[in-house]
Amino acid sequence: MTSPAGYVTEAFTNPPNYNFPHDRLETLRDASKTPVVLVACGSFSPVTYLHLRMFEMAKDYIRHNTEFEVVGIYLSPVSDMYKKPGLLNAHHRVNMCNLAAQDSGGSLMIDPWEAFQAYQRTAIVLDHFDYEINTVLGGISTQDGEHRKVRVMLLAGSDLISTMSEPGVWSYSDLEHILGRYGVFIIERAGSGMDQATDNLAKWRHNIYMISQLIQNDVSSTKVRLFLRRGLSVRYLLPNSVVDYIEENGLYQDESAANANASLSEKGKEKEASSSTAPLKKEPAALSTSRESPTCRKC
Ligand SMILES: Nc1ncnc2c1ncn2[C@@H]1O[C@H](COP(=O)(O)OP(=O)(O)OP(=O)(O)O)[C@@H](O)[C@H]1O
Ligand SMILES: NC(=O)c1ccc[n+]([C@@H]2O[C@H](COP(=O)(O)O)[C@@H](O)[C@H]2O)c1
Repeated sequence: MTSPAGYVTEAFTNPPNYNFPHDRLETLRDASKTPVVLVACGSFSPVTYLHLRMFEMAKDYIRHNTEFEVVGIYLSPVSDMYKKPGLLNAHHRVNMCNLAAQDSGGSLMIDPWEAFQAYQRTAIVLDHFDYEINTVLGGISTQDGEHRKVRVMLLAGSDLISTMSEPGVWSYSDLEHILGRYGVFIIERAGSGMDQATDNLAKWRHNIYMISQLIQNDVSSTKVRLFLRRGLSVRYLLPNSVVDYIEENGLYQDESAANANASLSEKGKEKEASSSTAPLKKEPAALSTSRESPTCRKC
């Protein structure tokens, strides 16, 4: 069921004292273009330079290959109730994202909306952005002061998109909503092929833009956490202010016994002793219309 505005929820729930960040939304410079806001959803535990680089890659691609103009970029850290291994509490994850945004000195904004409440499916998160930007703010301005509706689009790595073909992780109606109504820019990620990621999503091909990584870089939060637990340096993999924050707060020193025994696979992902035999848990609650927490697909 959708709301009158075509959203997948009837009403949005805001965390206490929540204000939508919009101070870095930009004016549309070229009135012939369609304004677009990019939203990257994820754990960001911790945020790395690769998360920040995704936006640079997407902006270059968009400028050279499309009729869009980027007027806003957001990180949307997931709720603690996503319960993924290594998911530090939202307070620290949001703080680190804010430090990274300050450090970058650019237009990146951090939206804590999903972080500080019950788990919200990605389809609802995109609806929230659409509602805040197009309904509450009335869109963005052109240089002539005219108001324009903004197109909200998802920005994701190819590993995330490949899960869209895994049975049980995303509902068909959510995919229809995310890929049909909004659309996605996909950043190539080592170990997760682009074609393989989108083979089953052909129906929405017109709204799926694939961006190759011209400089291969497979930094992941998992690797960073593993380095930290082993007492290895993570400087220059993430902004200095985030490294300092991790040190000052003693973060990622100890995780569960399973995680402590982790080793790096060739894809740079953590393999836990128990996970090789554990069945892949789907995400039943995330697919329901309730606000219960899902079971993370990587658990
Ligand atoms: N090296 C990378 N190349 C391309 N996309 C990336 C890269 N690192 C993260 N992403 C993308 O960033 C988004 C947020 O990812 P997430 O926070 O889960 O990071 P992660 O590094 O994959 O975390 P973890 O290692 O804990 O699974 C996802 O869409 C993911 O695909
Ligand atoms: N059904 C869904 O809406 C759904 C399924 C899987 C992941 N996700 C989102 O993808 C993001 C990244 O997930 P991972 O950190 O597990 O790669 C998270 O923001 C999560 O909420 C959404």
